[in-house]
Amino acid sequence: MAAEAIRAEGNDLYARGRYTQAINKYELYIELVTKEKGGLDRIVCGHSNRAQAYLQLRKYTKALEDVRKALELDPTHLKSLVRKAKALEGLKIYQDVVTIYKSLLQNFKDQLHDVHVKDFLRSLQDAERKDKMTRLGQYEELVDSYWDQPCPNGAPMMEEYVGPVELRRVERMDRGLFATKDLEPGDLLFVSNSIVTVRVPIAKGDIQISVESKSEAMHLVLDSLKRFVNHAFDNLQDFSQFQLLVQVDTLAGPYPTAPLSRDCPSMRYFTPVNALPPGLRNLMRPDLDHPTIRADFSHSTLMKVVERRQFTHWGNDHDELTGIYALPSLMNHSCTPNVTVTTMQNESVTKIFRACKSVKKGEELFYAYHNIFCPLEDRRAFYPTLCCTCARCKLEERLVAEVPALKSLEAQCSKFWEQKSSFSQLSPEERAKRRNQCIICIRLVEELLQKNSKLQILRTHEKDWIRATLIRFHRLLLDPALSLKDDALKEDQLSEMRLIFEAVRAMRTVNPGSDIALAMISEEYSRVVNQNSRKELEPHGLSDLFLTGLEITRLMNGPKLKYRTILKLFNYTSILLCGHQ
Ligand SMILES: C[S@@+](CC[C@H](N)C(=O)[O-])C[C@H]1O[C@@H](n2cnc3c(N)ncnc32)[C@H](O)[C@@H]1O
Repeated sequence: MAAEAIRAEGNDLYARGRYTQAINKYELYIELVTKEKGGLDRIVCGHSNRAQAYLQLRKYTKALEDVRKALELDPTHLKSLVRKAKALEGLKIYQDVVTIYKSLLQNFKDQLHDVHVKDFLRSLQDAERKDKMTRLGQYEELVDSYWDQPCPNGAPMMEEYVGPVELRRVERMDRGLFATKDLEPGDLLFVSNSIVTVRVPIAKGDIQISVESKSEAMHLVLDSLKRFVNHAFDNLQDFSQFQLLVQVDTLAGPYPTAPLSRDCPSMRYFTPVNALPPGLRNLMRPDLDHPTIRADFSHSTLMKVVERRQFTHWGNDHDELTGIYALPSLMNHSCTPNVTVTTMQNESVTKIFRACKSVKKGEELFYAYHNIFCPLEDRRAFYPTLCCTCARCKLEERLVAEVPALKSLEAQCSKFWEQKSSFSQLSPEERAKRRNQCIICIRLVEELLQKNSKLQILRTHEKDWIRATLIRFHRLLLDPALSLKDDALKEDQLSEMRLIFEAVRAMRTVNPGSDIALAMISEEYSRVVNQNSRKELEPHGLSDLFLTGLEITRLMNGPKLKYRTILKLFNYTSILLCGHQ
C-alpha cells in the first residue's frame, strides 16, 4: 500500500481516538518514506503526527523523541514546535515551554491565526506561572496538596446509584431532573461521584494563596477533564467510557445562550456501570447511539464545562474541594428545595441526593446551589447569572419593596455578618453587646411578622421563609463563650433558646436536613449537652428537638464512619428531621 494511504489511515484512527493503532500506522509510514527517500517533509510529518498521538496517550518522552527528530530535519516546523512545548509541559519543564511559546509568538506572528495567538499567549502565561511557582518551590508544595480523585480504570464510576429520577426538558432552564414516583422525605434519589475533583489549599500558614490556587484549581480541573475525555476516546468500546463522553457532552451544551439546543440524553447514560444489564456493552453502538456526541471536545468546550459546572464546597479551614459532577449538574436550583445533598469525603468525593420533602411523581426536583439561609440580595450575589424566580424569591422581592423595616433589618443582619470574622477577637463585653444587637434584630423581625399588616397575613411556611433569611444571625447566638451557665436556665436564656428553635423550624421548612441545618442543630445541642441541661428542657416541651439534636451531634462528632454507615445514618436523620415538621 502506498505510504500516503497508510498515513491517511493513521490520521483516521487518530481522529477516532485510536491512538495506539494510529502510532503503528505512522511507524510504518515513517519506515516507508525513509526507504523511499521521498522528501524530508514527509518524514517530518510522520514523526510529528506520531508525536501528537503519543501526547494524547500522555507518553511525553516518546512524543519529545519524535518532535526532536522532526525538528532536526526542519527546525521551523510549526506543529512540531507546538508539540514539543506540549511534551515539555507534560514533563513539567516549564522554562523550556516558556522559551518555545515566546519564540512562536515572535517568529511566526504572520503565519498565525488570531485564535492561535490567543491560545499561545494563554499557554505562555500558564507556563510562566508554573515556572515561577517551581522556582519558588511553591508549585510542588501546591501540587502535593492537590489531588485528583483516584480512579483505577482511568475514569471514575460517575453514578453509583440512580433511583427514581429522570431528565426532562424544562422551559427557560433547558433541562431538569424529575421524580418518577411519589417520594417521602429521606428517600434516596441518586449517588454520584465526581468526574474530576481537586483539593485546593486556601491558606498555608500566614500566606493567603487563595486567588492563585483557585485559578490553579481551574487549570487542574480542566487538565483532569481533558485526560478523562482522551481516555474515554481511547476506550470507546467500553460503555462506561462512552457514558463519560455523553455526560461531558451533555454538560458542555451551549446553555444558556442557546437553550434547548442540546439533547436531553437518555437516563441509561447515567446508569451505574455495576447496574448495567449483562450484554449491554455488546449492544451499544457508541458511534451511532447518541446523535449529539461529537469528537469536538476542544479546549473552549471543556472550559465551558469547567466554568459552568464546578461544584465548590469548603473542605475544612485549609482547603476546598472543587469537582465536576454529571447528573447533579443537571438539577436546577431553588431557594425552597425539595432535595438535600450531603458530601462524603472519605474514599472518594461522593454526593448523596435525597428527597427532603414529600414530592409527587412528575414534580421537578431542586436542590440549593448555595447557602439559602440569607436575604434575597445575598442569595443573588452568590450566583449573579442565575436569577431565581422561585416562590420564596418572588415573595421576598415584593415584601422588601413594600415593608422598608424588613429590608433595613435584613441589611443590618448582612452588615453584622460581614463583621463575623472579627467577632471572636472582641472583648467579652463587646461580644455580648453585639450578640444583644442581633437578638434585638431577630425579635424585631418576629414583631413585624406578628404586627405588620403585610406580614401578619402570611401563611406559616411563608413566615418561616422570612425567618430563614436571618439564620446566619441566629448562629451568632450560639457563641460558646456566652452560652448557658451551669446553673438553672434563666427565663431570658430560655427565651433565647426558643429563638433558636424557631430558627431550626424555619430551616426545616426551607431546607430540611441541609448540612447547615444539621451543623447548627449539632452545635446547639452539643452546647446543651455540655451544659447538662436536658432535664431542664423537658418541662418546656423541647426534649424532642433535643433528642434529634443529640443524635445529629453524635453523627457529626463521631469517629470516622464508613461511607455506607453514614449513608444509612443520614437517611435516619433526614427522616428524623423531616418527620418533626
Ligand atoms: C447546573 S445547571 C442546571 C441544569 C441546566 N438547566 C441545564 O440544562 O444544563 C445551572 C443553570 O441552570 C439554570 N437554572 C438553574 N436553576 C435555576 C433557577 N432556579 N432559576 C433560573 N435558572 C436556573 C441557570 O441558568 C444555571 O446557570
